[in-house]
Amino acid sequence: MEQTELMKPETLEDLIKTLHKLFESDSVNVEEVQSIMESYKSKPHEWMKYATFDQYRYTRNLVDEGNGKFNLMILCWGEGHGSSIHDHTDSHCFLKLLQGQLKETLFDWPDRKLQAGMLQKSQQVLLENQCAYINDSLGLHRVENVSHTETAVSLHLYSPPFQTCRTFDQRTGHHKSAKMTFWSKFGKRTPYVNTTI
Ligand SMILES: N[C@@H](CS(=O)O)C(=O)O
Ligand SMILES: [Fe+2]
Repeated sequence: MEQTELMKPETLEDLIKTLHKLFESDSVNVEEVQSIMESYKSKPHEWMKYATFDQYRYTRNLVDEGNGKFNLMILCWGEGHGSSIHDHTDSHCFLKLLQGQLKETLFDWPDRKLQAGMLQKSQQVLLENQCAYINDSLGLHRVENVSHTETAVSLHLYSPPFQTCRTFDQRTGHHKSAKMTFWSKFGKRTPYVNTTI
């Protein structure tokens, strides 16, 4: 695949410009996007305005709509907050740590016929500035801020953008559809109720 010469983004704004270039074409070079996202060194003052927390659940805060090609958002995780086991609706999902740490647990898709519980297949702790990647062919995941004393902030890129996903019950493997909404958009609190997964 053709590789464009790209400079290390110094600011979040630079990173967004670079991402716009990378997603101009219809094919996504996963390694390239991952390494560009990793090379941006998080500077809290650049993303602070998007980082709003809720007491009960992690929040999703839209940063950029990527010309319709991707959604870039900042997720804010309070102490002990985590997501359900979920898929990514056939999109690419990049997840970069801006602050703190997150534990990512991978699961295989449950077997419809077996109707059994879901076993975790691997686990990793993501550290500040690291960028992980997942899509439905790699499996499902759950993401958690296991810290009782530190919050965590992560930058997520989804391409193409999606508004619903499936969440899974670990014990039964059953799934349901979940609508995903934004706690804020472009730094402004959205008026409707937050539903995270
Ligand atoms: N995919 C989840 C966050 S995470 O647990 O990867 C979401 O967009 O809300
Ligand atoms: Fe996810």
